[in-house]
Amino acid sequence: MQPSMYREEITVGILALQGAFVEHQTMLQKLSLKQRINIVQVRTPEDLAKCDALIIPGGESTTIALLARLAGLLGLLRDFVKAKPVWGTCAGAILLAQAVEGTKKGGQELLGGMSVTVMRNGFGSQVESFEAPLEVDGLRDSDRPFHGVFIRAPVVLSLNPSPNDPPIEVVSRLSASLLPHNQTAIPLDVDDTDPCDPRTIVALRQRHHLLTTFHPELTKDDRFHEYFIRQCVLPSLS
Ligand SMILES: NC(=O)CC[C@H](N)C(=O)O
Repeated sequence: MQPSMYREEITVGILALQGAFVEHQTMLQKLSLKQRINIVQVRTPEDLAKCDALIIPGGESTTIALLARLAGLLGLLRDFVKAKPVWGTCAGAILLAQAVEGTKKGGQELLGGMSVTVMRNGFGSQVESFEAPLEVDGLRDSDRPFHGVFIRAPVVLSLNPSPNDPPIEVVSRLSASLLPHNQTAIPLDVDDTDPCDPRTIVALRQRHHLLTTFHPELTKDDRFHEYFIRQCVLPSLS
């Protein structure tokens, strides 16, 4: 394979079984990068085989897992995660986690790939969905906060990399100090001044995998999509 700097085209798949996949596609189409981005809506093993990288959208993680099994994709997605960059947003983030809490009896099928434990709906139910400005390390124009949209979002409970796992980089945390004056608290009973509390983490990267508990595709800001391509996808192609 050619080194990334010589790749003129990259093919990014978006798992298109359920959830906000069209919004991710719209965002990728807006990016202006040197490389041309081919976008594939992934519904079959043949679709997945074309992809250099994959985005798993928000939606309902249990439904996405069930539909992936029915489509004969579950095992192939697990293999894909072991080999290529994947970004999970919200429900997609849950699927990328190694372990999940807060599922009903019988549990939930995951893809794994990131050494984290998350709690489904950890911020509460639909009515407790919220928006918050975020400081994000490594984004273009990073002085400008990113608008985080949290819809029945998962909470990161712990980071559990074993010694042989790639290190985890925290990309963004919730911070009450960034909230507008009329929104006094983040809807989570944590001390956001404790820099080590994993429950304030809302974006993290582990080698070429990216996890965001919020929805960058529901904004007009393409900086996270650019971040995924630049920080996760292009380095994996070299
Ligand atoms: N906005 C979302 O993706 C919500 C995720 C949903 N709570 C789940 O468990 O899958």
